[in-house]
Amino acid sequence: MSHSLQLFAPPLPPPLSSTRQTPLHTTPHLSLLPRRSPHLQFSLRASSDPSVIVSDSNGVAMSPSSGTSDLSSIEGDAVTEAELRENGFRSTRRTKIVCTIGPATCGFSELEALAVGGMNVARINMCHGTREWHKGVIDRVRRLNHEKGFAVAIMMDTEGSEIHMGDLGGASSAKAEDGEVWTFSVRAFNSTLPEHTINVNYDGFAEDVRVGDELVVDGGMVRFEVIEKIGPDVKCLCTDPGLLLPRANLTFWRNGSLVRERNAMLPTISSKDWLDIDFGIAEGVDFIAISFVKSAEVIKHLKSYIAARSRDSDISVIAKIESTDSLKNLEEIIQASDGAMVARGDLGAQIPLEQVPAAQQRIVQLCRQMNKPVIVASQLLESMIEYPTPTRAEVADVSEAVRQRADALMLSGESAMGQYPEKALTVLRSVSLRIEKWWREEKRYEAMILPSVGNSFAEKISEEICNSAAKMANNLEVDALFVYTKTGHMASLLSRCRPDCPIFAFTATTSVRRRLNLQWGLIPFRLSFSDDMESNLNKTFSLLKARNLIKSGDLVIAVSDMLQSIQVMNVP
Ligand SMILES: Nc1ncnc2c1ncn2[C@@H]1O[C@H](COP(=O)(O)OP(=O)(O)OP(=O)(O)O)[C@@H](O)[C@H]1O
Ligand SMILES: CC(=O)C(=O)O
Ligand SMILES: [K+]
Ligand SMILES: [Mg+2]
Repeated sequence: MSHSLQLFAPPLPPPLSSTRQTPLHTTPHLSLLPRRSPHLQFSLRASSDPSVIVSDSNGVAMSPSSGTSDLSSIEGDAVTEAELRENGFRSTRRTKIVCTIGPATCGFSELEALAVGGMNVARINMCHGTREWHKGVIDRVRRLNHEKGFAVAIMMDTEGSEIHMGDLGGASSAKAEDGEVWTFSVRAFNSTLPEHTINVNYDGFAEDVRVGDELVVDGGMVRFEVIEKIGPDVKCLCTDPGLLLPRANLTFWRNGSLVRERNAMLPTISSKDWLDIDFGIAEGVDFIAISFVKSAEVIKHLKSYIAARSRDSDISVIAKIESTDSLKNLEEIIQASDGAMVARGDLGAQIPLEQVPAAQQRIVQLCRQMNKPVIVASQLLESMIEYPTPTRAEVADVSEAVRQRADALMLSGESAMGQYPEKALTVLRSVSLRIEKWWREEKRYEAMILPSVGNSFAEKISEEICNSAAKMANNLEVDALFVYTKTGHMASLLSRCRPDCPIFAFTATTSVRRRLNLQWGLIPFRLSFSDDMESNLNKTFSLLKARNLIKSGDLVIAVSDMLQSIQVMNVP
């Protein structure tokens, strides 16, 4: 059975043979459609359709009739496929998971355990470790994808030029006790650090601080008061004891306000960051996340740099919202970016903590309205760095981010250096699944007005098609939405609607497929397809049926960016 709603360019197609097809005739200036055969009704052919081009695992096109490779010519994610087979469409996880990779998880088997546990994106933080170390991680993730059928994407996060402490002379931490006097210095120490001494990376530090300022480590983990300045050394009295970690972030406060002197003029992208970005481009990472973004300009600058450097310019730029400036310029920053991260760690050091939840909600909503993926990050399961179970409050925090329907949740220290990375991942996965199911079943999601984001008329039509298809999918309770998309844009438009059913996104390029992995509800597959939707659908059905991912009778709605149509059909 196939029902099809099509927006056709004039001249109108001849009547279709199937009475169940009802082309929607639209205004004559609608000329989006390359004129195609109007035969869209459905029939599954036994033989493979030669108009569908498939490719081998290296992306080399080959004939679909070349033996059994045909049935393996669709590439999906091994973990999602297993989930689909086990639980059916409806209960696949919609919220994506980003894991920061550090010493606890950088080995091949640890990375594999995270991939099996549902990691969609691996994040490497250039604040820590060497480029060689990060290259090792990238190579292992790529090998994992290649050998084991995962589609884990890689996100590189820049250091940015915030003020932070040095390396603690190799120690993993240092304890600052109440009443102790510590020296914060911009001096370069050749040998070991003197006792109770901390290096600061910002040359202007000793000049900018004043006696009486409050020095806050990592957003409040430890606090000091500046008591004396001696040349490059700043003597500070510990007022709130705690653990100092290597390269911890530093802010200083005067009369209750964050001090923004020359440090506010630090470049968002430092010279070291540019080298890291070159490294990321050369390694072909999927996302570059920019720390401490202040304005849209820097994002535009980086995007044009990437476009000039990388052949396909297919690296997405994620703006990290973690400063007062980024909140001030939020809309234009998100508009310029390919996605955003609510980086609550540093954000909570720059605005009062009680303002962080409202900021999170605003950023998540705005991103969805502007059709940009959004990640909620930091301290989601902080206690699991040390303990095998989360606190109830942490579970409530994760639930809230899922309820807000953020695209993705992120683990930081929990997966980078914690004792229970896999357990933390399991908590994110199971809480996401449970909350998604609960809210879906109770239909508790508040509707969101989705403003038009398209610039051209053709883009606006794509948007309307996706909005309508998602609505139909909910009303008809279909099993899955299918989208055939070259750039991934149409898939993201469907994801933005947060429909009740999962979205199978078919795309021809491996990099687009990996990037779609960050977006809510998308199950990306790599499949080379033609402009002929009928043969695409035939092909997809037979490939997915052969892999037990769908079965006859499942109800599916399909859209594509080649053909402006919505088709409703049962899998034959
Ligand atoms: N590549 C790494 N090598 C060593 N330790 C790491 C690495 N990546 C992360 N870590 C550890 O995990 C912790 C949490 O990681 P996370 O990426 O959140 O860093 P962060 O220092 O808090 O900075 P950011 O604000 O950029 O997130 C770090 O403080 C560090 O101790
Ligand atoms: C993730 C990050 O950079 C932060 O929370 O500060
Ligand atoms: K960073
Ligand atoms: Mg940060």
